[in-house]
Amino acid sequence: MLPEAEMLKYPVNEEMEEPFFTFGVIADIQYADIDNGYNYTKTRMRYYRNSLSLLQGAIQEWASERFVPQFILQLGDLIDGYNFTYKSSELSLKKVFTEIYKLETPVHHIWGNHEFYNFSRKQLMESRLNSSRLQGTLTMSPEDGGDSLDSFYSYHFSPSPKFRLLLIDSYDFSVIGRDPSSDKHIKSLKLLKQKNPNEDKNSPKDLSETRFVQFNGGISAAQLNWINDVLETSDKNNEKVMVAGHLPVHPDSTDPICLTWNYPEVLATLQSHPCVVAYFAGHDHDGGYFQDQSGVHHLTFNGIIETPPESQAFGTIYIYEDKMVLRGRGLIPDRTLFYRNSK
Ligand SMILES: Nc1ncnc2c1ncn2[C@@H]1O[C@H](COP(=O)(O)OP(=O)(O)O)[C@@H](O)[C@H]1O
Repeated sequence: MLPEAEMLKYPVNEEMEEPFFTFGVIADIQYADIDNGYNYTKTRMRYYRNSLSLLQGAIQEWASERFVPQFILQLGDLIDGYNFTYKSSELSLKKVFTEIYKLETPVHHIWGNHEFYNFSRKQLMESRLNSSRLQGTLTMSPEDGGDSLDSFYSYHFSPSPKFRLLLIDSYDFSVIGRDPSSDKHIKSLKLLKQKNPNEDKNSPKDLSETRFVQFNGGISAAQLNWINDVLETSDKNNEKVMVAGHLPVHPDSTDPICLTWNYPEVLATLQSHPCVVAYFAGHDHDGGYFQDQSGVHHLTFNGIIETPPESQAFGTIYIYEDKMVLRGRGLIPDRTLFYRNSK
């Protein structure tokens, strides 16, 4: 990170020089039409109804920015799992879509654990939450052609020459969201049982690796190979790539309970490609930030669901030749983030 004095040289305000493009980022809205309640550990309030108001506020601010965002990156958990219990999944999704699409800018959706509490992968693929149709190519695991029980939801696109956004599927290797008869479900369950002997697989009690809980997942070898191929091409083309997934991949950017199951492999892959400049995640509602030893910026966005009604938690990223500038709102701090190898 830059020393404080250096940071001040790059003010984050409306006077900023014109960027190549900007985009909005928001995480863990988890809307439900139910009263406020606590998280599992009873340490944080969840504002289920107010999350829609905070989303409305974010949309209004993005609409009034000098540079209207080219797209919005929605980092997953758009509606809460409680909607499934109350049979309100479709209705809540419709309400959230009504707000989010008022901006008339494309929204790129990541799938988090709460998407799988509400919908099957097939339903997600057929809904507007499948944003791969917007731009870029949806690529499924190569051996199955895209429509098998084991295919994953990952794609990439170039918002501006020399820049690329790569959305990855953190629940590719997972118990939730996978059909119990699928190969990936069977293998994930085996791994989860090995790593987590607790009866309740959502409980991290007494685990040495607390990330091995049911509400997390990992990246399959097929997806990792595909990611590797995409990044190799971007390296050759001198692109800057921002990668996004629901689950964080660096232990210093999050509470370790929220990490991707096989984060060491994913991290090593990202670090080995000089094109990768940043990784965006949600899931950990407290947020986090860390620049790793390779210079990759790890940004974990605070969750809207646990953001007090009088505050906010979203950001706008301004893309320049040598840096990204995060203009944060509410709980999200401003940051000037130089690309690795840019100085
Ligand atoms: N420490 C824990 N022990 C047991 N179950 C837990 C624990 N933390 C969360 N859970 C359960 O795991 C599921 C996902 O947790 P939740 O907090 O809703 O996820 P998120 O952080 O994505 O909102 C819920 O059913 C929740 O009750």
